[in-house]
Amino acid sequence: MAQTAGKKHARSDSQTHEDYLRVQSELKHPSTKRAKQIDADTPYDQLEAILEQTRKEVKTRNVLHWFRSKDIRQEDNKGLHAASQKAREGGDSLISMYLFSPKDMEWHGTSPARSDFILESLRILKSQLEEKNIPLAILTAEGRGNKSAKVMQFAKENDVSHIYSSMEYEVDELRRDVDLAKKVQEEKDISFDVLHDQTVIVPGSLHTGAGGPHKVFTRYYNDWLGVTKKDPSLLDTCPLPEGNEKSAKQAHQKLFNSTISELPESKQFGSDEERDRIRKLWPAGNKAGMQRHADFLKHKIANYANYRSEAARDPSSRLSPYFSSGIVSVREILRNTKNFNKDKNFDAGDIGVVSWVREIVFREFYRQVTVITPHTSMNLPQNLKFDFVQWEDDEEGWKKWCEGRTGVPFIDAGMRQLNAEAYMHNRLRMNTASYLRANLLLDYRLGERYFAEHLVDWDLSNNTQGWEPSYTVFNPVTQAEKHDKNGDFIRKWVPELAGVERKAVFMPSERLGKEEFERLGYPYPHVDFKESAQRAKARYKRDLADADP
Ligand SMILES: Cc1cc2nc3c(=O)[nH]c(=O)nc-3n(C[C@H](O)[C@H](O)[C@H](O)COP(=O)(O)OP(=O)(O)OC[C@H]3O[C@@H](n4cnc5c(N)ncnc54)[C@H](O)[C@@H]3O)c2cc1C
Repeated sequence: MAQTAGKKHARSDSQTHEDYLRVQSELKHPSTKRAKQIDADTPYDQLEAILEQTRKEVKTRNVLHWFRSKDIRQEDNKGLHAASQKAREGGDSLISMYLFSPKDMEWHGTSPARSDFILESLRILKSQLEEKNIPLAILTAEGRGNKSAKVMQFAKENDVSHIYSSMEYEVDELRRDVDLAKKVQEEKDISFDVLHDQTVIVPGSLHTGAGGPHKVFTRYYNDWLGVTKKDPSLLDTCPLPEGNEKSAKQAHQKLFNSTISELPESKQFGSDEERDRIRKLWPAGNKAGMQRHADFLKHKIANYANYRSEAARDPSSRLSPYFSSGIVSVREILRNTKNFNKDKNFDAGDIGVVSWVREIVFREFYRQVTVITPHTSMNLPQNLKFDFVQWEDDEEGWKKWCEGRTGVPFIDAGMRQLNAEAYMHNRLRMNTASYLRANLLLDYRLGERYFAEHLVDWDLSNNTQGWEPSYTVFNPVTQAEKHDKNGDFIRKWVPELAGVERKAVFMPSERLGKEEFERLGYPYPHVDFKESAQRAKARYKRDLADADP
C-alpha cells in the first residue's frame, strides 16, 4: 500500500498519532439544545424569507451567475439560465464567477480527489463559456467569514445589477447566502436570487397528509413517484446560456484573464502517479459524466436490480462525483433514463431502471432531511440521542480501519478501495461504517470525516445519512458471503488472501492459525466482531436510555 512520506496532505492512508488527534479536534459541534433551536428556525427558512425581498425589479446592467461547487456546468443549469435570460432582456453582459475558498476546504476536510475534480471541471467550463464570450472569474476568499463581502465587492466593481446562483442546503452555505442577501437589501440597484437546481423536487416540499415534510423514505418515495408522474414537466431542462457579443471580451478583459487557482498543499495529491490514476478514474466535466451515464444505460442498468450489491461486478453507475459537484443535471439524467425506459414512469418498465431511480430518490430525500433538520450538517446525528454514546478511545483500531488492516477481509477490502480509488461501493460503505461505530465503538464522526477526506464524491447529505448511527450492526462475514460469493472483491483488494481457500477468505481467523496470518502478512483481527457487536448494542442501550437531548 502507498505510504506517503512527509504527510503534506490529509489524503494519505497511513495514519499517525497526530492524524488521530487532528481528526478528533475537527469533530466540534453545537450542543444538542442549540441544535434544536436551529431546527426550530432553520437557515433555509430564513433565506427563503429574505429572498422575497432581494428579488427586486432593478434596471438590468451586467448580470452575474455565481457558480458553486454543486452546479459546475452550463447544461440545464437553472441559475445560469435565469441569468442568461435576464441579460438578454437588454442588459450589458452575462458574467460568471466561482469563489474559491481554501479555508472552507480545510474546514470541510475536502479530499484532494474532489478538490482536483472540481478545479478540472471548472477549467473545462471556463473554456466552454469563453467560446461564448462569457467570462468565468475565479475569486479567492481569504477567510471563511468574508465571503459575502467579497461577492458584494465583485458585484460593485463589475457594475452588476442581478446576482443569480444555485441553492446549497447546508447550514454554513445557507448562512453565507443570508449574509449576502442582507447586504443586497441595503443596495437600491442590486437584486439577488438563489434557485433550486440540485433536485427534481424542491427539498422540504413533499409533505405527509398531516402537513409536515416527509421524514420516512418509503412515503417520500411513493409521493415522489406520484408527483413526477402527474407533472412530467419537472424533468424539463433549460437551454444553454446565450453568448455575449464579441465586445464583451474587451469590456471584461480582467475577468477573462483570471486563472484557475492552485490547490493548497494539503489538498494536493501525494504524487503525479496518484493524480493521473485518479483523473483517469474520474474524468472531469459534463461530457464525461453524460458519457458515463450513456454507457451505464447501455451495459449495466438492466442488471442493476440483481447485481447492485455485488461490488466485484462494479455494477453501479459511478456517477456520484458528477452528481455531488453538479457536473451533470439530475433532471437531464432522469429524462434520458425515462427515454431509455420507453417513457414509462419510474415505477414501471425495466426493473433495473426502477431500482436505480430509487437510489436517485434517496439522494433527493436526504436533501430534504438536511433542509428540515439542519443540525445534521453540524456534526450531529439526526437522532440526537446518539450524541450521548460514550465512544471508545482506540487509536490502534482507528489506524487499522483507515489503512484496511482490521483483519476482517470485507472491511479491509472496502477501505483499500477507498484509499486507492477515492470511492467505495455502497455495500462496503455500509459495512465499514457499521464496523467503525459498532465493532470498534469509535465515534462515527471520525469515520464520516475520513470519508470526507478521501472520497471524490463527498456529499454532506448522503454521507451524514449514510453514517447515521442506529442499532443495526452488520455482520461482515455473512455480508461478504452473500454479496461477494466467490470472494472476488476481497481477493482483488486484499491480495494477501488471494491463495487461501474460499471459506477462509471471508473470515480467516475462523480457519487459519495465528502463524498462518504471519506467513501471509495479513493482520490478525483487532476485535472479535461478534463479541464487540454485543458490547455496542449494550452500550447504545445504556447511553441512549439516559440521554436527554
Ligand atoms: C456510510 C456511507 C457514506 C456515503 N457517503 C456518500 C457521499 O459522501 N456521497 C455520495 O454521493 N454518496 C454517499 N453514499 C451513498 C452511496 O454509497 C453512493 O452514492 C454510491 O455508492 C455512489 O456510487 P454510484 O454513483 O455508482 O451509485 P449508483 O448506485 O449508480 O446510484 C446512482 C446515484 O444515486 C445516488 N445514491 C446511490 N445510493 C445512494 C444512497 N444510499 N444514498 C443517497 N444517494 C444515493 C448517488 O447520487 C448515486 O450516484 C454513502 C453511503 C454510505 C452508507
